[in-house]
Amino acid sequence: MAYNQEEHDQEEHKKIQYPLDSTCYTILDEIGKGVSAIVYKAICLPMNSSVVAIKAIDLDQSRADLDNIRREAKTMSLLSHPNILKAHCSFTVDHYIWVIMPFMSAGSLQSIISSAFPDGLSEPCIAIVLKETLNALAYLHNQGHLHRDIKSGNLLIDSDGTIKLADFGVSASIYEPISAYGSSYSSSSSCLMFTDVAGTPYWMAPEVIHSHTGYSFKADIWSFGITALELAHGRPPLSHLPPSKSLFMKITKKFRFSDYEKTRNSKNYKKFSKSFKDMVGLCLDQDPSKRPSAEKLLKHPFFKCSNKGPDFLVKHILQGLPSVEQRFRQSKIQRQLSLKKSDDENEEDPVQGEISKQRRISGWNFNVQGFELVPVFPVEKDQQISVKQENDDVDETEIIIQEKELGSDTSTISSPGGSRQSSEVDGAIVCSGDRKIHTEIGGGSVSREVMLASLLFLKKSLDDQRQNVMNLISIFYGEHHSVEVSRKDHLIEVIDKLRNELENEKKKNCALQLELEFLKSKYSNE
Ligand SMILES: Nc1ncnc2c1ncn2[C@@H]1O[C@H](COP(=O)(O)OP(=O)(O)OP(=O)(O)O)[C@@H](O)[C@H]1O
Repeated sequence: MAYNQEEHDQEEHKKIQYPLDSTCYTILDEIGKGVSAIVYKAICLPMNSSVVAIKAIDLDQSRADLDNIRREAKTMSLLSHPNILKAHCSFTVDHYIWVIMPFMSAGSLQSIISSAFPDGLSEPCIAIVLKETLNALAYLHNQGHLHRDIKSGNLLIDSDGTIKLADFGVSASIYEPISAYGSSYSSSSSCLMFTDVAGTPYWMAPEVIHSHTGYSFKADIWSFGITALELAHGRPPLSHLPPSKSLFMKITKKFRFSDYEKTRNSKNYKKFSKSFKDMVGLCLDQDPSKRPSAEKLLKHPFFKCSNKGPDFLVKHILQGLPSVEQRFRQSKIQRQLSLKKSDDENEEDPVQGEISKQRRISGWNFNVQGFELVPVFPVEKDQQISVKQENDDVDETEIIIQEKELGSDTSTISSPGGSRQSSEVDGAIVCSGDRKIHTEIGGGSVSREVMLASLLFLKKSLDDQRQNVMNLISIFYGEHHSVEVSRKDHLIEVIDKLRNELENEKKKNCALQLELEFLKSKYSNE
């Protein structure tokens, strides 16, 4: 049946207003956990106890950025499409924002894959899921919106096989005033471009990571391509590497479908149709202008040949699948078990724990769960991951990511067979206990883009930490009324202090940039 926007809008209009009062809802179960929110299954008592999902966003957590939450609520309220999850309403409850949403009884595709299809879905199922997602994306882009976080964790599926795109926390509109994003987008000759880093690393387009030229709708198409691979293989490409390294590879090397296939070990090797590979290849073009639009992609043979509908998903994915709440419980137990296991390993070897405390930090990992940078300690033994790449005009290019013995921490990407792609990265950000930051150069030229990407993430982490400290100070200060200085004055004092600290950090970053420039020119002259 063809989709009629007008009919859909009328239906939406008729919808009843859900109560804006938390006592009208009874929470039944926890069904998911995101970066800054917990998702519950609940019933709405005045609505004949109809089942809803409640996303409770903790405002006390630093990353629960109120602007993003407002943006998510606003975006959702303005959009209306059968493949986009629209919230019923949202309101504050203590220090939480509750977003009341339709309950999508099978949860996200990510939660389904991780619990029941670790090696990915079959191609006909992928085609249906992706086609529905593209419908949502085409609509979204036509309305002037970028989603900016397309991944299987944000694709929800209902008991009848309906797919809906959710989570507009980092979405952006080209029609909103510039102030809505700080100064994070700019106007180029052809279209509006965003320049802030948003999304989840493995799914991020290269131009989002090193965004001096900015990015636009085609960044969503890249993430869509990565999502296609995630659905096909059970995880996104490069997820065997720490996220920071996956970023490095993306900005220093071209990535193609064939590269990903070669990294798979033969046991899990899956064959895919030519049209699927071609479709993914188009989405993953390094040049955003060469990627097709969502509308154009819908006409690709991979989607044109697919005549199956949501019923097919019910039969091949949902039948026999444990409920979303059961799956969440299982994954929680698994997480606890693996945490306990790593604790036990540390207890067995107390010396080891002590050593890692004293070891210096060799770099940073971008933690997807915590959305923050975490320090990396140099590895004890040689660790080598090789990814073979096929090249059009050069025989073969080998990328080696190598972490050497303690004390000689380097990340090297070399290409012995290919001169065309021979950029070499050989540097690490080192952070010692006294928070001094300096660069270590291990005999190669430094890629400015790699350093810039690291610095951008480092800056984000510092901003988050600053927010954290401010929250903590206000919490603790609130409990000590005996102190004479007024709360307001104290906060002003703290803000000034933090502002100074931030200025200092900025200066350090500038000094670091200068040092890099100097070393870069020095080594390139040599
Ligand atoms: N409306 C809903 N109906 C049913 N399950 C849902 C709903 N919304 C979210 N979930 C479940 O809760 C999980 C967490 O959702 P949430 O949007 O908070 O985080 P996420 O998208 O997985 O992570 P991130 O915070 O990185 O965006 C989802 O993976 C999904 O299984």
